[in-house]
Amino acid sequence: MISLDIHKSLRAEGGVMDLRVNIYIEKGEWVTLYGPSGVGKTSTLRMLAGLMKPDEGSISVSDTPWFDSAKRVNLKPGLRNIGYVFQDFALFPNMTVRQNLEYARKKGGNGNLLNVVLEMIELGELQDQKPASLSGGQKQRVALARALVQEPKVLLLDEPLSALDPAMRMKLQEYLGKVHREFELTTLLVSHDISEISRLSDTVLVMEKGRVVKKGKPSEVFFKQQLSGKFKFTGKVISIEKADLMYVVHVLVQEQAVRVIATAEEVTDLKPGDQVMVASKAFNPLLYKLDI
Ligand SMILES: Nc1ncnc2c1ncn2[C@@H]1O[C@H](COP(=O)(O)OP(=O)(O)OP(=O)(O)O)[C@@H](O)[C@H]1O
Repeated sequence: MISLDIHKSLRAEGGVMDLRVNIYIEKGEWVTLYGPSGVGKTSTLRMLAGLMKPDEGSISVSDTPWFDSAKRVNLKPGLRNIGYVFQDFALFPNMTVRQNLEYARKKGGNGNLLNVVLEMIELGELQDQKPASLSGGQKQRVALARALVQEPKVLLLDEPLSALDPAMRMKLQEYLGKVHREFELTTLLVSHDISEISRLSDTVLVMEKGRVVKKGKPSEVFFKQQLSGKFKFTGKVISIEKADLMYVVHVLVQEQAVRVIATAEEVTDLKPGDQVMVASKAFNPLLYKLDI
């Protein structure tokens, strides 16, 4: 579906950074770019969207060339059929939610889509409000709706949830997963949040200094290496429950039940009574003296 092979010299802090990215994304796949700040994740998204021009290379989507330096093809952003959501939502302040969406809507597109989107992202009750009266999470839902009413084939998400509190992030992740599936989108996310990435992505690409240095399923990329983590304990599975896209596994460690979020893949072959190892690197331990 998306075939991208690009090169660009970027002006990085320590001098020039050569961005060389060659990726292929299947139709309907959710791919996430992960890596430290400044390695070229946003630049990759911007070049796919047509907001930044590669020095050389090619980008094609569903066999349509969007960019080809050799053939001098460079499709304008408006013709690329992309929905782009980033952290700094810029909604028109003088328009209501509905007017913002009407304005962005694909002209001549599906007339009923706006109402479908409003319902799917539960924005119906907010449609007559102006952005100033909305919370951060609500604004970000409008930004997502605005991307969807453009009827994109490809959804680009650049840390769209990073300014939100954890509960709101979880809720918005649910909406993102839902629209990805129901609109049969191909989605490229930039995120630093391992639990978010594990929850939503099929594939994660780890970037360093302008290159993709690792590729795999989130469980392969993050968790296998984390078995050497700071915390490891063994326990017995008490229960496995499905929760939205993920599973909640309760593990009995000594007398305490520990709740672990797991992917469908991780719970295959797992049943109550099984012995498991739980390992984590991603939290800071707290220390309390016990009066015994
Ligand atoms: N138009 C441009 N021309 C040249 N260099 C640029 C341009 N835009 C960004 N850069 C540089 O490219 C480097 C990579 O930036 P980019 O935003 O792609 O990184 P990132 O991996 O998304 O980082 P973060 O996680 O902090 O968003 C930065 O050093 C930046 O200054």
